[in-house]
Amino acid sequence: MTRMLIIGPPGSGKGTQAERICAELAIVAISTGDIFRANVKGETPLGLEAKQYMDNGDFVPDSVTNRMVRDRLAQDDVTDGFLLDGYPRTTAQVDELDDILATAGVALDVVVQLTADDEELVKRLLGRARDAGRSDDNEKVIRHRLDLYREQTEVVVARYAERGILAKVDGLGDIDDVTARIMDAVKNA
Ligand SMILES: Nc1ncnc2c1ncn2[C@@H]1O[C@H](COP(=O)(O)OP(=O)(O)O)[C@@H](O)[C@H]1O
Ligand SMILES: [Mg+2]
Repeated sequence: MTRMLIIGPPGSGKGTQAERICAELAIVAISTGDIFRANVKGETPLGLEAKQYMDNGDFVPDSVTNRMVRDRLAQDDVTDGFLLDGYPRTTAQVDELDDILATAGVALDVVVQLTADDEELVKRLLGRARDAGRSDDNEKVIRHRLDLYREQTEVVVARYAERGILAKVDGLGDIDDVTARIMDAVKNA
């Protein structure tokens, strides 16, 4: 049973690694970005609200994101563990998650921070823009998302470091190697 977060700048490989780690640990992956994208595609009210922010590389407002995560974490499949990818990204979201987990009487086991330098991140994201055509993967929006990560999400990482549950993992190099590094971090948590 593992309850964990994966945090890192856009392009650091969170989604790729989340899928692999969840398969290994038999826990559910919850990606706020994926949930938002599915809602945009389905043209739901949530998707219609989120789209403008996502296309500009801005965060969807905390009130909207927090409600969505609260609802998702109330479902039955999270009782055997979960990995959150892309949440929390702001300190208000940290507070919300603390409240959700405290109410459920559970705690996080480990927070993995995936690191990579900006040059590599921009290269990967521009590659993804060419291949997959995600509407938020163009250079201007990419730079903005990196800035937001530095401005808002690095303090989130610091909060978990203070609690002694942060594991910093190098996200550069072979995908299998990165997965092995994360698995080590989880085992040693
Ligand atoms: N926790 C969150 N708070 C606010 N907005 C979010 C959150 N998670 C995802 N989003 C929205 O979805 C977009 C894409 O998220 P995501 O797929 O996680 O990006 P990446 O993995 O490239 O960092 C973000 O730029 C933002 O607009
Ligand atoms: Mg992602």
